[in-house]
Amino acid sequence: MTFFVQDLSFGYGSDPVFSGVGFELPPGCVCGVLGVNGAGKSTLLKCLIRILTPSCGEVHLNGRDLRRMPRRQLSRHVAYVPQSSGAQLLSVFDTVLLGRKPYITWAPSRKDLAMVEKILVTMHLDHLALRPAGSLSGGELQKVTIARALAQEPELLLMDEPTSSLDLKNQMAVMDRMSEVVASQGLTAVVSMHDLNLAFRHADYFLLLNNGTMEAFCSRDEVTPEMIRKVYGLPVALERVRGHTVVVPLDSHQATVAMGPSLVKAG
Ligand SMILES: Nc1ncnc2c1ncn2[C@@H]1O[C@H](COP(=O)(O)OP(=O)(O)OP(=O)(O)O)[C@@H](O)[C@H]1O
Repeated sequence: MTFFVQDLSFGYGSDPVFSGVGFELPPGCVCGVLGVNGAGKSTLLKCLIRILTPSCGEVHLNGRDLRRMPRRQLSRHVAYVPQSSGAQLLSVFDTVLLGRKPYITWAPSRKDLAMVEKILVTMHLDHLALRPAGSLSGGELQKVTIARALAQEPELLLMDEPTSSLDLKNQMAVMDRMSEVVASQGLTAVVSMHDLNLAFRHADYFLLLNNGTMEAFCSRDEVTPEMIRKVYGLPVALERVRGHTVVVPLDSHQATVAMGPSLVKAG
């Protein structure tokens, strides 16, 4: 049972964004999608959830072809957390309840309501339950959007920079919660990220986009400073601090010492 993507390509009109993207993920793991601004991270996630239609490629989840799945069924299997949510008129409770929509035929069941309550409590959002979602801070709203995705009980969770508006404590809380859910429910998460340290902490696999191609797809342990330098155009060292890998950008002198003059020049 896996999430399997093969030879995916997409362009806006005649402008290609990426081509030849392919990877395979087992259940119970998190894949961080990384790359510079404009590399195509959001576009890739939108292709996976069919907001955008790739020009070619295969997308299969646990043996099912996601490109041909009816929309309602798709939303039972895949949840998507966009980079920003539009105007929010509903209460926080009702916004999270929307995540149950693919399962509700007429009115929400007791199970639906209980699940929303539980998620609000575990995400520390219960005190905001009756507030209009539109009146929340950016970070609070981001947590509500993630709570709605979890209420969907997906097999595949796609998140576009889910911690971009969150303070340090909430970044850790949200990513820890995501890791817990991914591990305990055996789902697969594909998460676009800018924070490399957060990625090293929470992603089992890295997908690095660079200049319209997939620079690398590998496990966290296989990521090298050279891969990061190629993608971000910046020499880095990977250090271990208290059991975690930390990315340290190098100045030109440190880079020369670490990599030798020819590699630094090659930039
Ligand atoms: N609707 C659109 N029409 C045309 N081009 C677009 C559209 N949306 C995005 N692009 C372009 O596609 C490329 C990839 O954009 P995308 O938003 O996927 O990048 P990203 O890696 O998520 O960037 P960021 O890290 O800044 O969020 C960029 O060059 C962007 O300008």
